[in-house]
Amino acid sequence: MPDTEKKQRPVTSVTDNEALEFHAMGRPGKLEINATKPMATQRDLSLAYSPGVAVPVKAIAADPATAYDYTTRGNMVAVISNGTAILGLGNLGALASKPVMEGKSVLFKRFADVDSIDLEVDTENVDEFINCVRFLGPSFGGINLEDIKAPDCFIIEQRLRELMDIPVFHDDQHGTAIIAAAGLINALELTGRDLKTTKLVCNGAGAAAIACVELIKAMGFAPENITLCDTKGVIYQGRTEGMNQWKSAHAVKTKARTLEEAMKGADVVFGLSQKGAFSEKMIRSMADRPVIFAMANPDPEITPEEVARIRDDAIMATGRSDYPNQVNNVLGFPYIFRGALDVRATTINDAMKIAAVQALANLAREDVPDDVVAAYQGNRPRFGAQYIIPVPFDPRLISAIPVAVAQAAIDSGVARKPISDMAAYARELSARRDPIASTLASLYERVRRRPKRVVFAEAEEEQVMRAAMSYANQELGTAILLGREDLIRQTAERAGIDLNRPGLEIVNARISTRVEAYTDYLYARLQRKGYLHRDAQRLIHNDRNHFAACMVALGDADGMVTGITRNYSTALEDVRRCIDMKPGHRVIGVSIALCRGRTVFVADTAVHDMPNAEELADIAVEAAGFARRMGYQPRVAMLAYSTFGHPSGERSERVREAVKILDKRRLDFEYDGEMAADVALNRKVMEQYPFCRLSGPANVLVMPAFHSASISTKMLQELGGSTVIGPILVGLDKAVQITSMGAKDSDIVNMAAIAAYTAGS
Ligand SMILES: NC(=O)C1=CN([C@@H]2O[C@H](COP(=O)(O)OP(=O)(O)OC[C@H]3O[C@@H](n4cnc5c(N)ncnc54)[C@H](OP(=O)(O)O)[C@@H]3O)[C@@H](O)[C@H]2O)C=CC1
Ligand SMILES: CC(=O)C(=O)O
Ligand SMILES: [Mg+2]
Repeated sequence: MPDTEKKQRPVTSVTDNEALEFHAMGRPGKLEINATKPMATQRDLSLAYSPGVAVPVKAIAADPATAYDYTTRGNMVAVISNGTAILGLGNLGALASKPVMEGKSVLFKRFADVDSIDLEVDTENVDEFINCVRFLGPSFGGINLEDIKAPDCFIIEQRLRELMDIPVFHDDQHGTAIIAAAGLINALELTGRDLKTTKLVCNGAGAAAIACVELIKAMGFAPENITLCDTKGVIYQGRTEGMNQWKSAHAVKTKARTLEEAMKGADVVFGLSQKGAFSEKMIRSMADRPVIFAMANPDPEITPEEVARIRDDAIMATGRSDYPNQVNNVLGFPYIFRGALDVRATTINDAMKIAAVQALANLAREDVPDDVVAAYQGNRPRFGAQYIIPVPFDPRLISAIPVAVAQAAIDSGVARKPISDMAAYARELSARRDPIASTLASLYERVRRRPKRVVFAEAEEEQVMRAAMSYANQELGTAILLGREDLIRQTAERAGIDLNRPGLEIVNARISTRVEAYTDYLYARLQRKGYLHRDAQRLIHNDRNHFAACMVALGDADGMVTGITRNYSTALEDVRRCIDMKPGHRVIGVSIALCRGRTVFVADTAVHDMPNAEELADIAVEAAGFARRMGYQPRVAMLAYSTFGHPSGERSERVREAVKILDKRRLDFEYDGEMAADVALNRKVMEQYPFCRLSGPANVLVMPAFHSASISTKMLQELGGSTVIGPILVGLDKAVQITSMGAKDSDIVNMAAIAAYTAGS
């Protein structure tokens, strides 16, 4: 495969089954509502509901602006659709649009901490739709219209903007236009073109297309250089079929009648239409160094692979997250609303949109600072054909875009609550985002760049098989399925998995040619520990963990994942018989707990039952090193039930001793203790101890013993709604990860990716 084509291949793909299982697992759908106030006691109820609730009611009645102080309004956006243009899938109805709308809601939360709810309105009647939405104003700080077909969407948005005093923003129009315009500015710069003379064809003349064309004309694009096409072909002056006033406004004088004719010699083409609308012939006929934005979702008008087969001089972008250059409104709507909400803007006007375009375009040209390299596929992206627009996981977006939008709202007089200290606002915005998702994304990306062979030791189990397939699908490397071939094939059939796909390899321990080598290796390690040669042989023959660990030890695999069928400590013992500790290190388990936008590393959650002071100090060092490798500045709290000596007791003494041991080592990370968990995690409580050496709440928690580590992480998971990844084994000489028994396929693939990642470091 040519290099250019390889570069363009999607880096992840998911199967239909995976997508359905993802949506169905646990509580169906993608979001739920949580209370932000305690609801435990009679008093709580009296405050939250009657009689207490009457007080804010009266306050809001007297002064409506106080709704922003006493209700969710100021941070709450409605994502509203009638499902008449769901992505590029067409009119599939309000109910079918719900997964996309839930998706937009969670993206609001994930990327910009905007709370949002999806509302699917079951009517295609424009007036009914407008009437439904116009009365919802008091509930929300903003309205994000989504996937409503043209031309209805133009009328709906226009009327609602007039009727409502909060921002109404049709994302498919303006979100798309903002991102496409930012990408276009950069693509023109890279290909040495001038906005005023560039020739652009836009296929599609609906919501997204009309808005894109309007915005780039407002930015200086010559109207006569833009040719719009729809299902009937070119929109030329005088055309009558399939027209409306929005299309007519962009009709041009031209002899071209078909898309194919229009695209001859074009510099730029926008696809905002449907899968497969661009043929290879059309792409071949474009000017040198063409700019191709094939933005239809989920499948573009032409794929990057197809373009790469035809020519190697194109700048190519799609709407998908699995190719380079994702021109998708996800880069816009969360941040644009963030900025608009924070200044309580009455609308999102052109000045705010253009500010967002500039901020986005500039961000892609800036040097990427070290602390965000992690979000860019593990190495430093540089402004160029493969990088014309920031990636959605860029942690700078959250401060750059809302600041620009908020400033433009203030300058253009639509901000009801101007911000005076923009630098402080930018800092506050950065603090709203937790880096873990970008860290995990970058971890996956790094593995993709250096794919690894990971052995899945329990491949006869269905969820392991699914995880292995996902590992291969995501192009993380080769998944080696260890087990009896007949059983593996049966499991694969049951799970609907095609074992002939690239990236899957079956190894049957019983007939492997490596049995002898592994047996000799294991015997050499165990002969002075009471094992006979035949004991070693039996372990290799009969036990998958020993076989897999020997594969890794002797370099036949880069990493290993196990744990589904055997308890953690047994699996660890199996592995330790075959693999040593890294010299100078200690083997520990670190769990990553993701909890309400915060990430904490908890150690030791796997190995040391009741660590002594020396061991606790080592655990702190290992855990801090791991947190750093994951992109965090470690702040380590040595936890106990007491804080700085009170109340005293033997168990806390051990932790105090560990801190003294750490004091004697020359360490390059912050640590302190002993302290209770609330002191470690709550800035206000920590302030009661002004001598505490931590500069902020801890992000690495060293537990006094295994039981407290295990109990607290499991409680976080079960009661606190946290996602817990791990325990991740740290300190082994080879890359082995052990999942918990009964782990889900998604947990297993995370562990396999972590094994692959550590195999490379
Ligand atoms: N990457 C991104 O961020 C975004 C991408 N999009 C994508 O853009 C596309 C359009 O969405 P949207 O504008 O909301 O939908 P609309 O329904 O408003 O518009 C669709 C337009 O596409 C035209 N069209 C459909 N099929 C073809 C075809 N084969 N050739 C030429 N024109 C065609 C229609 O023509 P006619 O008028 O004749 O019916 C219509 O003008 C979708 O694929 C969507 O996923 C949308 C928003 C954001
Ligand atoms: C991305 C998006 O909003 C769409 O394709 O409709
Ligand atoms: Mg959309």
